[in-house]
Amino acid sequence: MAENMQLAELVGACRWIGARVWSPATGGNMSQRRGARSCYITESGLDKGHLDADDFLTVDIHTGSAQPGRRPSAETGLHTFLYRRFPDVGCVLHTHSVSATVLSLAEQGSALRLSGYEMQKSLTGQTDHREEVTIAVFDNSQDIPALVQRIARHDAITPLRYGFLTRGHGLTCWGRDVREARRHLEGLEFLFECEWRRRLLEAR
Ligand SMILES: CSCCC(=O)C(=O)COP(=O)(O)O
Ligand SMILES: [Zn+2]
Repeated sequence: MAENMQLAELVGACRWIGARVWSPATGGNMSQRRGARSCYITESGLDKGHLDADDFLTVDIHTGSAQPGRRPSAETGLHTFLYRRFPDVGCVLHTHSVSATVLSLAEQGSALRLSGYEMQKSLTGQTDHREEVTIAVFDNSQDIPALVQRIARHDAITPLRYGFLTRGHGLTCWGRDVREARRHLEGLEFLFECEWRRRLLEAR
C-alpha cells in the first residue's frame, strides 16, 4: 500500500485535533505504528492541524533513527517507548489542550483520579462509572530520555493505561489503531474538562 494511503487516517486525526484547538501553534505530535520495527511520526515544529502525508517521517522504534535530513518530533522518544512497551499499540496522539494543561498543573499529586462519569466508558475496558480511572501525571521536562526513564519506572510498578499527562504540558494517549486512539483522546478530553469545571465549582 502507498505510504500516503496508510497515513490517510492519521492525517485525518491530526486535522480533527487541530480543528478542536487541541494542538495550538506547533504543539502536539502524532504517530502510527509501521510494522514491527518502526513508526510514522510528525516532523518537528509544524502546525499539526494542517499536515499532509509528506509531513510524516519514519523512525526506528528501537534506535530512534530517522531519514537523514528530516527532523522528527522532539518528543519522539515518548512515542517509541510506548510502541516498544505495548506491542498492541498502533497509534499515539500527544496534544496540548487547555483542559489537559490546566488540570495537570492544578493536580499536585502523581495521578488524576476520575470517577462518577458515564463518559469513562469511552475508554476501552471501562464498563461502570463507579470505577476509578487513573491517569498518571509526570512533572514536565525538556530532557525527553530522562522523562521516558521516569515514566518507564512508574509503569513498571503501576502499568500505564490509555494515556498520561505531563504537568503544564499536555496529554499523551494511545490506542490499538487510529480510531481507538481518537476515541480515547476525545473521551479523556471530555473528562478533563468536566473535572476542572467540577473542581472550580467546588472551590467557590
Ligand atoms: C509550542 S510546542 C513545544 C514542543 C512540544 O511540546 C510539542 O508537542 C511539539 O514538538 P514537536 O517537536 O513535535 O513539534
Ligand atoms: Zn508537547
